[in-house]
Amino acid sequence: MSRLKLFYGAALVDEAKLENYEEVLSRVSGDLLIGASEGKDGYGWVDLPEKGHEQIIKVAEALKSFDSLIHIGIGGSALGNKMLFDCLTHPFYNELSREERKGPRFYLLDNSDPHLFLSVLDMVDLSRTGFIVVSKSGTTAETMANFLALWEKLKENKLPNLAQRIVVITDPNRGALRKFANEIGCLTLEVPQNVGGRFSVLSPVGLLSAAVQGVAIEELLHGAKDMKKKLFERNSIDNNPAWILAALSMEHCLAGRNMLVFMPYLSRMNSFTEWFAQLWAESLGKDGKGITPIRAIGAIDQHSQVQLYTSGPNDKLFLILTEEKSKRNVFFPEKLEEDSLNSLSYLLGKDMKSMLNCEAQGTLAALAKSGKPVAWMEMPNLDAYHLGGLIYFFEYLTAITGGLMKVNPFDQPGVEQGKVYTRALLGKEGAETEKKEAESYMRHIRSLASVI
Ligand SMILES: O=P(O)(O)OC[C@H]1O[C@](O)(CO)[C@@H](O)[C@@H]1O
Repeated sequence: MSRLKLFYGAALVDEAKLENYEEVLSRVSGDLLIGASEGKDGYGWVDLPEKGHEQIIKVAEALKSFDSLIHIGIGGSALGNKMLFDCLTHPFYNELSREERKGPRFYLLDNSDPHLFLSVLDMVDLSRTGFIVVSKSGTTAETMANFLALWEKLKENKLPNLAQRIVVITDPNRGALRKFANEIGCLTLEVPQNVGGRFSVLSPVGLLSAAVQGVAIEELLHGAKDMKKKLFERNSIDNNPAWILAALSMEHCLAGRNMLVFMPYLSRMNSFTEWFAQLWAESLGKDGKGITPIRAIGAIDQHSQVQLYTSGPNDKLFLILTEEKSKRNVFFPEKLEEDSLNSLSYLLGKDMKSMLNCEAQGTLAALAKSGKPVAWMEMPNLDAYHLGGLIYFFEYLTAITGGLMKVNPFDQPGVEQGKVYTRALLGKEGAETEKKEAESYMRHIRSLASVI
């Protein structure tokens, strides 16, 4: 069973205040199930753990024989892929031998940056490379730009059977990518229509590249399914940690702490914090409201940001996450022969995992001592099963926090505006008014200058 523990004794909120949220949380949580059963836009992620993954496994098999795999996407069409890759494969995966790796080398084109594009091309033999192109809308400029440039390269290289090298994941009915896939007859998978990009990691969007890398995607889904069951069954603030965290976030936000520092003590979770940042920011930041996600990794940021966190303004809520047991651990010697190292005797007989968890406790204690609110989470270990549970937990937490904040957690009008301006500036037909508007803002910013 997926098990996550939340401790909130140092979160500096009156328990009675948290209980006030129970009624609305119960309604908001129930609405998620109703929305999903009615197929409402944005609610489809709720049922993703129960969707079959056989088709994904089949398509993954077709990609496994390539030497390299390039995944093209951005935002929700790439951050989850990076997160699964970093959490569940070897940190130096691409450098392992083919026998040690379970799939092709993996490269991500998640920005329209020519340096990144050309550097990835430097690393692969195009004739032995497979491609996954993901865009729910099939219109995102960055993704389409990478795709277009790559497609041209493939044609330039006169490679045979182009359609067999590429898999498209997009909306079932709309967008340029769907039309393109139909035209060339390549393999496709669907982004379910009522699942938004940032909630799509447990759909083909996130699962295909993971399956190619040999990740046990059935375990991810199993963990998510078990977590889902518990989250929707536990209808009281006392026994549902997601409800507590949502209420804590809301209470601190109302008290002016509208920033959430999420600090896992695991290097492998760096990309998880990036994935979470999109989920939290894009879902909750609207109508003048929002809680800014701040990414931190322990113990690295202990030596970078914690000075600010303990001694700076009291304007943040902290969430520390630790893993109880690590599959791999390093043990320090019992005794030392070198007198010069005597000052390190506190490490003797210990192991690196307990040391890391002591560091997390040290940060908690320092924050608590300086009067900052901290919540503490523990997960058993970062394997596919528990990661699936954790992903579902944070998706659910985000959705119910949106409910508490009275915002729609499933749209992103602010991002759409930027996309519209970008396309207009690039000369899209019919977007002349938007082009003028964007240009006038640029003129305005350039009206005052300082150059060195
Ligand atoms: O999958 P698409 O449609 O290319 O969108 C990519 C990303 O762009 C956004 O719409 C805005 O950045 C995100 O919500 C989404 O994850």
